[in-house]
Amino acid sequence: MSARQRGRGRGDRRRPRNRAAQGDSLVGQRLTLDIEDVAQGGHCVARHDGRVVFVRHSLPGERVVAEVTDGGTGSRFLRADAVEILTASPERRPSPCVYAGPGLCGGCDWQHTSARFGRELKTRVVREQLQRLAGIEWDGEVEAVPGDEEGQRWRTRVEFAATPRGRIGLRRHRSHDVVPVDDCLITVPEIAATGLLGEVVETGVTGVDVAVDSAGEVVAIDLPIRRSSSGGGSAAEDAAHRDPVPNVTETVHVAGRGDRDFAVSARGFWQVHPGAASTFVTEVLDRLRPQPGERVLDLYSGVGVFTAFLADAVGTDGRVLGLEGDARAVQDGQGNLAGLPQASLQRADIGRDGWQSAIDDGLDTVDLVVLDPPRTGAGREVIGEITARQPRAIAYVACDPAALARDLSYAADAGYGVTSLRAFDAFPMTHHVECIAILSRVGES
Ligand SMILES: C[S@@+](CC[C@H](N)C(=O)[O-])C[C@H]1O[C@@H](n2cnc3c(N)ncnc32)[C@H](O)[C@@H]1O
Repeated sequence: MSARQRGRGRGDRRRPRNRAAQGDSLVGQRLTLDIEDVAQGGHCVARHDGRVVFVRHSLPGERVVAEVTDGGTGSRFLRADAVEILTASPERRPSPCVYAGPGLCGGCDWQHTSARFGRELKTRVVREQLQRLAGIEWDGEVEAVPGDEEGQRWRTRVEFAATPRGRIGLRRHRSHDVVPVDDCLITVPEIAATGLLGEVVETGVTGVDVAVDSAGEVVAIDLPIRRSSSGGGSAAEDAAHRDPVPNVTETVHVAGRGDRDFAVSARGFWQVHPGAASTFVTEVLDRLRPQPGERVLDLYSGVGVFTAFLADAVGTDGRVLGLEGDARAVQDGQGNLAGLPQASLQRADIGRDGWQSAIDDGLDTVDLVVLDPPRTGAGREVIGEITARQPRAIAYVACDPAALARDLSYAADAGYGVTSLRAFDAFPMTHHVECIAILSRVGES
């Protein structure tokens, strides 16, 4: 066990201040700053005149000239981009991506360092969030997804945007502006091979959503401009809105448990790193050790990737109930579970009034829970509902370490402690990280 729980912290949810409270704008001002440590969100922290400055494109220990990008004389904190490096970190490298840098594409946060050091930065962030929000001392490290030490050419799903003139690109950081790109180094080679990047698409298209499945098949879907309810769009726009989004097939391999195929909408949720789904299913099954006959609840189940492998493990004497809010994912998931009579997938808006009845209708008892919520996490009510059913173990798959830490503190209130926690670099070069925490009743780990 690599995580230790120490008392409890709480999230600090202050409201953002309004424009007037920000005072006179400081945007464009240049400040010389000494960069301290990394912070959640893809930036590092510095201080100026007693105020925190979140500085992108910097690294801990550097001295930089930074240009303010957000904030004013009355702001609690400022945002800035490092535009000149006065003293470079030994971990700095020239960015291999020409679109990563101040004022450019907002997709990557850490192209100016190695994937290895990016993982070290994320390790510090996960440790800090767990310590501050849940009182947990974690001594683990963010691990590369097996086979991906370098962190380039991994992304299989991207929503590209189009400039008003139809050039394909990616959004600037915290902006709707589009930076035209001829390549994106974190996308799989199949995306560059489409020739889409560098292309001019029809105007009237706001972007192109691209998905590459496990077999390397590419699906590209034009994203039309949303029409107002009063109408006024072209026939092409009408057709694009009506066209059903096709499915792709994703194969998940889990050592010792074989391969399973999943149909999923080309615009639906699927892990964007090709090694992620296998890695996460393996970790969850290895830690939970589902037994024949057990009852399992899979919350935020998507198209049933955990549901299906769990169903294999509990066998026909067991039962697995997946709950998911997206109607298309539920429909696809039900198809993916064909041949597994012990598994079912139902639509439920988890956390909304009455959602618990779906559990009561589907499971008499709950031995295990898997939950894989969106970035906002599950929240106190959902954690309370799960722990009240007294499962022997819970696997929490989390894409936001702050939301995870907050929810772990709620679970601790209900008597569930962390018995293992691993973190994976499923989004190299960006600040995103995936954590998998296993919880059990305190005293029973
Ligand atoms: C991070 S994804 C995980 C999906 C799945 N476990 C997987 O690995 O493919 C989160 C899922 O939660 C679903 N979701 C988000 N909010 C929800 C809610 N309130 N109730 C039910 N499902 C929700 C989303 O549609 C999405 O499929």
